[in-house]
Amino acid sequence: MAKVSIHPAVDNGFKPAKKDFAGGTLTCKCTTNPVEVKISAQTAHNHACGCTKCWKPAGATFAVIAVVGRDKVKVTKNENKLKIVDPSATIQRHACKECGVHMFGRIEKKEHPFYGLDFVHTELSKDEGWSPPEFAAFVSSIIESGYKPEGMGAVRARLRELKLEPYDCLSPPLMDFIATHIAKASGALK
Ligand SMILES: N[C@@H](CCC(=O)N[C@@H](CS)C(=O)NCC(=O)O)C(=O)O
Ligand SMILES: [Zn+2]
Ligand SMILES: [Zn+2]
Repeated sequence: MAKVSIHPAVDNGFKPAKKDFAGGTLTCKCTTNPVEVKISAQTAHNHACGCTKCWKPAGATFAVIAVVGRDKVKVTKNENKLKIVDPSATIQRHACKECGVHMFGRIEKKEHPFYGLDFVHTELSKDEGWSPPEFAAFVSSIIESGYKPEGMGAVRARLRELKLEPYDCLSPPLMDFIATHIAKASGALK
């Protein structure tokens, strides 16, 4: 049986983060006038995401996505080519109108637990040293894109082999972080 493919940037393993790595440049897939975004920090919480909303390269089963402070993200070229994919979504994904690549996702709701963090795909950068993926989120959601449910056992086994523990939502530390934020806002937790 053919090996389960997760994403071209993880299928053959991935390199560890470079010490003191301080960011790089993301470029969309347009061959002329590509959109360029400069990230001036190392990313965190890089992970595979199986949801239907995150951008992935053609043929990939999962997206690979990390977070970085929104003040560290600057569009430096061809900003006019960006448009928000779904303005009603929590994460406003700024995509290139021509090639469709999502250059960054931003949360504008100040009360959201992840407010202040942008979502970025570091595979769009030639720079080496970015934080590697740590887990897999929204794994069951790949079925919503048409993945055969009977293949899920093999997908989860492959993710574990790659040391990307599969979760059907986010990882426990991130779920706890969200719940803590909500409980503090409601007063349930003091
Ligand atoms: N099962 C849904 C899950 C979508 C979802 O909740 N995605 C997560 C991970 S990216 C999220 O935080 N979405 C917020 C948003 O898209 O604005 C799908 O695949 O479409
Ligand atoms: Zn483009
Ligand atoms: Zn996602």
